Amino acid sequence: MCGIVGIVGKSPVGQSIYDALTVLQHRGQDAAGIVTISDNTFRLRKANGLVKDVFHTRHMHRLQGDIGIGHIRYPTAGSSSSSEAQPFYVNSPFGISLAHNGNLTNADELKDWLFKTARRHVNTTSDSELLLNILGHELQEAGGISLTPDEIFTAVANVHERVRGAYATVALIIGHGMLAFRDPNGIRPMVFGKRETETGTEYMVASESVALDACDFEFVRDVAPGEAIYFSEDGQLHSKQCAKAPNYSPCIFEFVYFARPDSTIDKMSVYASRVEMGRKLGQRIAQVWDDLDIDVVIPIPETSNDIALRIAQQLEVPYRQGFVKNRYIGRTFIMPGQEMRKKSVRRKLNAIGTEFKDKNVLLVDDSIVRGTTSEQIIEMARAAGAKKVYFASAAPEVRFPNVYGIDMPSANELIAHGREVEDICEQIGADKLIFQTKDDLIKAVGMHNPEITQFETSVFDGEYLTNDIDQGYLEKLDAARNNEVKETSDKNADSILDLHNEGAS
Ligand SMILES: O=P(O)(O)OC[C@H]1O[C@H](OP(=O)(O)OP(=O)(O)O)[C@H](O)[C@@H]1O
Ligand SMILES: NC(=O)CC[C@H](N)C(=O)O
Ligand SMILES: [Mg+2]
Repeated sequence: MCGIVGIVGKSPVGQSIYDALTVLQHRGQDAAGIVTISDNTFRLRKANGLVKDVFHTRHMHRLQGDIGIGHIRYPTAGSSSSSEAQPFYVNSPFGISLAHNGNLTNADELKDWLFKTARRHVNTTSDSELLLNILGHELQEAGGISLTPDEIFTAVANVHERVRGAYATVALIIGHGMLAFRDPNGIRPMVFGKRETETGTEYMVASESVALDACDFEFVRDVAPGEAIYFSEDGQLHSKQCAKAPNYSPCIFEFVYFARPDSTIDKMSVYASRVEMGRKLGQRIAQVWDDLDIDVVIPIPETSNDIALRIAQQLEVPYRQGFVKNRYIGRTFIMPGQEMRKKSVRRKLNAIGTEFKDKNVLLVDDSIVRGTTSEQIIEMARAAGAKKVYFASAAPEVRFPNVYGIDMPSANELIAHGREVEDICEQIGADKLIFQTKDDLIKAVGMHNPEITQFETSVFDGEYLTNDIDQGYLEKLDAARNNEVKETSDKNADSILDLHNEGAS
C-alpha cells in the first residue's frame, strides 16, 4: 500500500507535502518522493528510505512552488530500486508527474501496447510508470496545447478503458494543474479537502483523511470510484465521473490493517470499524469456546490494540498490554523481505513477563498473513510463562494472493492457504485459534456506511472483481514475485539503470 498526496496552494507547499507524507508513513516504508513546480520547472527529490531520511533541509529548500505531489512507497510491482521510487515524470505531451497507490493487473499488456502502438518507452519495471504513460498518451489524443477540463476528463475516461486493477492517482500537468482520479471500483482510498487562506482556497488530495488533519485542511469528501477531480493552477476545481460503470468496492484490508485508526475512508471510521470487529469477535469467542478459561486479553501491538480492548470488554476479562513495542522499528508486514520481517518481530516486540506468568492468555491480532508474527509471539508468550496461549484474528483466514496493491503475491507463502483452522493453529503453536468470519468483518466495517454494499475481499475468498485474474495470472505473479525471487532481485536492485535523479546522493 502506498500513500499519495497532492496540494494546489497559494503559497509554497513543500513543507505541507512533507508533513502529509510523514503521517502516511504507515502505508509504505521503502521509498519517498516529492515533486513541486516552480518557474514552470519540476523539482524532484525521491529516494529509498523513510520520509525523515529522504528529505534533508537542502532538498526542502529546492522543493519550491505552490503546487506539488508526494508519494511513499511499498512496492507491489517491479523492483524496490530507487529508480522506481515515485513520483514518475514524462515529458510528452506536457511535463507530467504522477504518483500512484495500487497495482495494475494488465501491466504486461499495457507495456506491449505502449511500445508497439503508442510508441512510448518505459524505462523501469514499475506499473506506475506505465500508468503515467497511458495518461500521457490519452492526454495527447484528447487535447491540444490549451487542455480544457473536458479534454482531461476524456483522457481519464480512456485511461479507465485501458487500465485494469487498482489505482488511486495524483498527477501534475505542467502549465495546467493537478489531476486526481480513482479506479472505477474505488479499491484504494482517496479523499480531498480544502484550506481557506487570505489569498484564496487551497486544495489537497490524499490517501487518508489523517493527512488532511495534519496539514490543517478541512475534509470535503472522498473522491468517488471512477471520478476525476482537476484543480487548475489558478485554483478552479472541476470534477466528473469518468467511468462507464463505477462499482464502489473499497479494499476491506485497509480497515483491518493498512489505514491509521484516526482516518475515515469512504465515510467509514477505521477506528470504529476495528472496535466493532472486536465486539463481533468477542461475541463469537464466547459462543464457540463455551469452556472459556481466559485470564487476560493481550493485543499484539500496534494495529490490534483497539480490537483487543473491545474483545476484553465483551468477554469481561482484563485487558493488559503484555507486549512493549519498540517505537523505533517500523511495521513488520510491509518490510521488503521475509528474513527482515522475521528478525524484526523480536526487535520490535518484547513481553512483560508478569503479564503472562501462570496465566491463560488470549492474544489478539488484526490478521494472520504469513504467520511471521503469530508464531514468534506465541513462543514469546510461552517463554514468559503463559499456561495456555489462545489466539484470535480479527480478519478471516487470508488464503489468496492480492493483486490490488498489497504485496501478497504468492499463495504458498500465506499460512492459511490450503490449511484449515486446526492446521494453522498447530503451525503457529497456539492452544486454540479463532478467526472472524468474512460476514462479520464486512458487517463490522459496512455498518458505518450503508451506501457501500460491496468490499474488495479477494484475499479471503479469491474473488477478483476486475474479472481478469485467472490461475495463469496468479502463477505468473508467484513466479515473478515470490520471496526467493524478490530477495535476489532486491540485492541487484541498485544496479538497475537509473535516470539522473537530482540530489540522489
Ligand atoms: O502474519 P504476518 O505475516 O506476520 O502479518 C500479520 C501481522 O503484520 C502486521 O503487523 P505489523 O508489524 O506490520 O504492524 P503493526 O505494528 O501496525 O501491527 C499485522 O498487524 C499483524 O500483526
Ligand atoms: N503499494 C502500492 O500502492 C504500490 C504502487 C506501485 N504498484 C508500486 O509498486 O510502486
Ligand atoms: Mg501487527
